[in-house]
Amino acid sequence: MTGDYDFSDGETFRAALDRVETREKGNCFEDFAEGDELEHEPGLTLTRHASETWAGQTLNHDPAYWRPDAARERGFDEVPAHPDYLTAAVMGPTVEDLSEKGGYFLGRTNLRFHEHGVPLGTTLQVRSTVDSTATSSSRPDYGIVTWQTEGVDAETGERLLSYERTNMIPRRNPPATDGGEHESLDDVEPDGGETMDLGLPGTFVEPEGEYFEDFAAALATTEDRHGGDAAVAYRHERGRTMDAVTVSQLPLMTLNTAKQHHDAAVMADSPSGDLVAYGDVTRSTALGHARSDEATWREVGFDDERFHTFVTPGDTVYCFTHVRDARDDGDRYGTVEFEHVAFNQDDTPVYSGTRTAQIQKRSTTNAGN
Ligand SMILES: CC(C)(COP(=O)(O)OP(=O)(O)OC[C@H]1O[C@@H](n2cnc3c(N)ncnc32)[C@H](O)[C@@H]1OP(=O)(O)O)[C@@H](O)C(=O)NCCC(=O)NCCSC(=O)C[C@H](O)C(=O)O
Repeated sequence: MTGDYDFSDGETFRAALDRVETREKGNCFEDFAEGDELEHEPGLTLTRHASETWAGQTLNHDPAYWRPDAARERGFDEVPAHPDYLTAAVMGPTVEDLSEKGGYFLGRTNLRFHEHGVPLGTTLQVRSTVDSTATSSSRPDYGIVTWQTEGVDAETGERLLSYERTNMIPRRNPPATDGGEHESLDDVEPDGGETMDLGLPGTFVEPEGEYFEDFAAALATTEDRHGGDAAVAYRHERGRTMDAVTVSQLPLMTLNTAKQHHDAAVMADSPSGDLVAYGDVTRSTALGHARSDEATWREVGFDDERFHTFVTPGDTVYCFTHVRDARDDGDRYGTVEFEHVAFNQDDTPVYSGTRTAQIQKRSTTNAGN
């Protein structure tokens, strides 16, 4: 006879819960082997609602991503998906297969937009290849896995976005350790920040405006007036405090099921002690602050992205920008290479990465008339 149990009785229920197996989600480090190819089944259709919610909540308030006239002015045939939403929409469907087990997103590089202006309504097909796997020498409970991921237009097969991502992934059977310093992430205090004043230049220069010419002129000043002992670097005023929308809603809207962002009970017993903001939300928020001080034309790509420490609900994300290079290579825009550092209310860096973007020229906009 089966079924004669009272699972609504607390004691009976807890005893049963202790004995049943958990039907697990996600993969452990041992499940990945170099060269494995994974097709991320769900795919995702880019929606106006999600794109606007992502852009609105991360302070990426660029009307080219919601107003048809502003989109046309930017050279798009129709309103496209916001590039940060597109990035998260390519990563979201990978999470169940790659990182749902609770692996921390360590970094990403070689992120490239192959098509500019991906229309809303496009259905993405997403696939990854395991690039490398290694056990972590400092944390034996974890492995480090790098994947190559690409998002393509499911209808045309056109490649839209690709990148290389690295996560720390829990091992199913960690070796017995000698109780060393970093046995598990649980032993680690969040990074307290670094002293960043060593080797700094004598002067920091700020661009006078938001156009390509302003960035190029500021870089020229570092040579002409300061003999090279200067850098173009500044902080942006805006901040954004992480709340339920940014921490949980935005990742879930892109199918990102990593428990760090929505399972507070599990996370209470983790190194952060709390939910953790999705890396792409932290980064996009900082980029929103940076873009509010520039006349962005298009995004080209990102490299050397690193997530240094956790961002938890209540933390505020700010941004610091260092301008590294400016090339006059277009009629309406020039290409600028930025280094952005997202930091929290304690001035601790939480993300850093380089970004290549096309920045509008004053001479070809109304502002120049
Ligand atoms: C995770 C951390 C606590 C690690 O701290 P720390 O020990 O200080 O870091 P290390 O720099 O020593 O790195 C540990 C090992 O990892 C390797 N590593 C680090 N970065 C890379 C990289 N980009 N590429 C390759 N390998 C990398 C180091 O070489 C070390 O290796 P080993 O010596 O063999 O052990 C800390 O970094 C931290 O707290 N980071 C923040 C993480 C975070 O908050 N990420 C964003 C939120 S989580 C998320 O978004 C999940 C997402 O949804 C998803 O699904 O991926």
